[in-house]
Amino acid sequence: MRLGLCHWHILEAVPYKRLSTRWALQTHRKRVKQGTGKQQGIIIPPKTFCLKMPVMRTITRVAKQMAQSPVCGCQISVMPIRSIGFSPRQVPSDASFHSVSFSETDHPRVLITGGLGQLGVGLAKLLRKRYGKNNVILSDIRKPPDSVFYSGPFIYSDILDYKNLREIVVNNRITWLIHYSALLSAVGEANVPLARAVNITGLHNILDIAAEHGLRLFVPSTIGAFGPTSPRNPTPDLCVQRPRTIYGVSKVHAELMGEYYHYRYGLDFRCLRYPGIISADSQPGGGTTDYAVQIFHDAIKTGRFMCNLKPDTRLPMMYIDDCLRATLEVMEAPAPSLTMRTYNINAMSFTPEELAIEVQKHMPELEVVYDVDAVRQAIADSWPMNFDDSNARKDWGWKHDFDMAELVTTMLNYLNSGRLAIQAN
Ligand SMILES: NC(=O)C1=CN([C@@H]2O[C@H](COP(=O)(O)OP(=O)(O)OC[C@H]3O[C@@H](n4cnc5c(N)ncnc54)[C@H](O)[C@@H]3O)[C@@H](O)[C@H]2O)C=CC1
Ligand SMILES: CC(=O)[C@H](N)C(=O)O
Repeated sequence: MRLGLCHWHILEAVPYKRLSTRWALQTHRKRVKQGTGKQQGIIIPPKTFCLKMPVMRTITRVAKQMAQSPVCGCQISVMPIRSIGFSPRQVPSDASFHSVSFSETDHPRVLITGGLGQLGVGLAKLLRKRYGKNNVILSDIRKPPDSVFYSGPFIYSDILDYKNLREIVVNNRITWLIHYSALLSAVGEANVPLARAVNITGLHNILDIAAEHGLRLFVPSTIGAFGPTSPRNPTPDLCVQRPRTIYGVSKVHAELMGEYYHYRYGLDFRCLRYPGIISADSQPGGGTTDYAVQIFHDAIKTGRFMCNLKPDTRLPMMYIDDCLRATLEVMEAPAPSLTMRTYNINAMSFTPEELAIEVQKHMPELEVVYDVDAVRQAIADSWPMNFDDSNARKDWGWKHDFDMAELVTTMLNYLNSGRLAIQAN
């Protein structure tokens, strides 16, 4: 009965509360118990909302079956939120947008939240190349620099503002949502209430909107979703997850909620646990792995780097190009190839000392000193040292391109060429 006409597919043609599906389900259960479902419920089969005659006949037939059947004993209840005609906080003026239909072969219409951080601009560039400039909208609560503003659509969006978010999704006919907004590990510990609001309350808005509008949803998780009681070397996809940061707790919550919405409501939720990401043309947003970006900037600017983690702190890392390509690949992966909805991905694993030695192969004069930050060190000591990403490699062909040597060469070439260009002007 997974996608069949299970009688849990009941929806009410009355205004919805925010969690309309849960409410509809509870109401339905109550009515099935009371034997009143036949008269008052409207059954909507999956992927069906245009009320053509054959559909109406199906609805009538299922309504009859439902009224005859005992209290639901289905094993899997996939409630197709995408079939909901009334979304939780819908205002009447929105109604016409919901009838816009898409061909499956169209390019996706993508919205990236939190798009002005370390990863969003690069992802927008990659996706625009593939799907067309105007099909990818970057959003954030910050003001974009000119280079971003003039390179493609940008829109203000605060993920804590549910109505605004929904309006953007509806008015722009969004089909894929890439949810990048978050407070990272170190800044999260510095402001727990804000991290809780953005990373947890914000995620609830995203999940509801994605489910109501039938979006494919990507939410990144992190090595930070594991904790000191997880196996650390290597860390498999499925193991104990008891992180000790609000960032990690919020990411485990996101993984579980996304998967719950997938199995419960049919949401096309996809999630990768990223390692620390290293990029040359964007700055990290306040994480524990930031040192691995800063070392390159300082090496080139001053020839001296002060590292805030101990020299032997081993963490999984990845060059940004690999991270963004992995994101695109998992979003495009055919659903049957995904045996899981949350995958570890990895490329390399190193310590500050090993990274410094690799950089010094190119810049022997680089001086590295250690001034350990207790908060960041405690976080790093609780995170995986190595990530087991064999399931991603097996299921959808994940393969990294950059190892540590290539990463260092690429970063130094990029930053050096930028410096030479500035000097030339
Ligand atoms: N960069 C990394 O090393 C890793 C990143 N990730 C995840 O990838 C995603 C993107 O990461 P980064 O770009 O590095 O993060 P970042 O910290 O650089 O950027 C996050 C963005 O979210 C925005 N934001 C904050 N509050 C918001 C709100 N209320 N509404 C809308 N936007 C808001 C910020 O303005 C910022 O531009 C995050 O979810 C992060 O947890 C996961 C693992 C590693
Ligand atoms: C690994 C991450 O999630 C991020 N870079 C952080 O250090 O918080």
